[in-house]
Amino acid sequence: MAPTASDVSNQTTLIDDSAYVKVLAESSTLKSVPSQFAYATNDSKGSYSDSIPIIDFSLITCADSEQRSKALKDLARACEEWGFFVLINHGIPETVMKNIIDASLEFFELPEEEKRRYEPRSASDPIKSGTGSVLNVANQRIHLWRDYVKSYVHPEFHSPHKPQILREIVAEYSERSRPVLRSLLQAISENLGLEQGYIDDVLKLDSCFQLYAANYYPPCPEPDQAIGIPPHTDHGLLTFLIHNGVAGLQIQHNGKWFNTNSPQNSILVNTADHLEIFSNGRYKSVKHRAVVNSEATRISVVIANGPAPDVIVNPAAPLVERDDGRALYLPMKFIEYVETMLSNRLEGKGNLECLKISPGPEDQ
Ligand SMILES: O=C(O)CCC(=O)C(=O)O
Ligand SMILES: [Fe+2]
Repeated sequence: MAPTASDVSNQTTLIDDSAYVKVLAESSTLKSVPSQFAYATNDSKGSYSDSIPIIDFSLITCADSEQRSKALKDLARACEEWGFFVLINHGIPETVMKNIIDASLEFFELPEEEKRRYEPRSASDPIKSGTGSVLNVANQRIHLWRDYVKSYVHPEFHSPHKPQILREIVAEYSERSRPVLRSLLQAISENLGLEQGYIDDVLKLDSCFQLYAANYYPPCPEPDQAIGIPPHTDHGLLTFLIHNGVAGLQIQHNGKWFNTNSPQNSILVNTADHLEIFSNGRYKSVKHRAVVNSEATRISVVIANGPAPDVIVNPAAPLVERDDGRALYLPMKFIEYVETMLSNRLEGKGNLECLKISPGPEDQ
């Protein structure tokens, strides 16, 4: 639902616009959400479903063709019906996943002046940190209940200099996640009826773009009156998300919000905007959001995986041909898409909407 500016008359606390939410949440006097954060969600509890797909990565890459083809079918169904799945047996060591969560937490615990070195000045800054805000449909600025750090990690590697361990572990995690990404996209290529290496070749995955982002959501005194990240879709092909065991990610499915719970060591994967564009709309970029809670700090670590930065992404030619020559999305250079999205956070309407080609009168 659209955010509503709540009644400010009983929430008169105003805060410095650039204050870290961590600092604010740690002030013991805070009993309610300051008015800049007011974002009422009456459905923030979310529903549960035991049918959220679980995909076993080891079966996608296994030699047994029967098992593999069943795993590919499950993957196709997950992409078509949910745009979301829980990936297990992916081969990335548990210590690497734990260490990246811990090192990300260490970043947020650095002194403020260290974090402020990465305050965003331009969309193309390769390292950014801060807290965030969005414009709601009524053009009001809503502050988000989360601090973040983001950096471009592939094909060029950037990372905050401190803590030193963060640099090392982000490099390792992104390196280990690339073969997983490419194998999943080979399977997705086959599922779309394309050659196994089609997505890899056309979108130049040797130089695939990867962005590391860590989100820090401190406990919130009124979780229904604030939001960590409002509903949005991600740029790129597939997003990989892990967290510190505190729930908060919800995905939209058949018009309802579902909580995602995940077994330890799994990766939550969602289909993103450029898979929707490339598949000419066969796979949808799934809407998701991060809700907050009053009990525990939540940390999520995201790797957004896209094509090479300089690729102009179009719907795949063979799929357009199968759709009677009708491309449903306009082309756009991938890195331009990312940077307009990072600089222009509008609630509810993203770049993807702007690239959709509406059917001509003869098609209606
Ligand atoms: O923290 C989460 O669960 C969601 C993060 C997210 O959607 C994002 O960083 O794009
Ligand atoms: Fe996201």
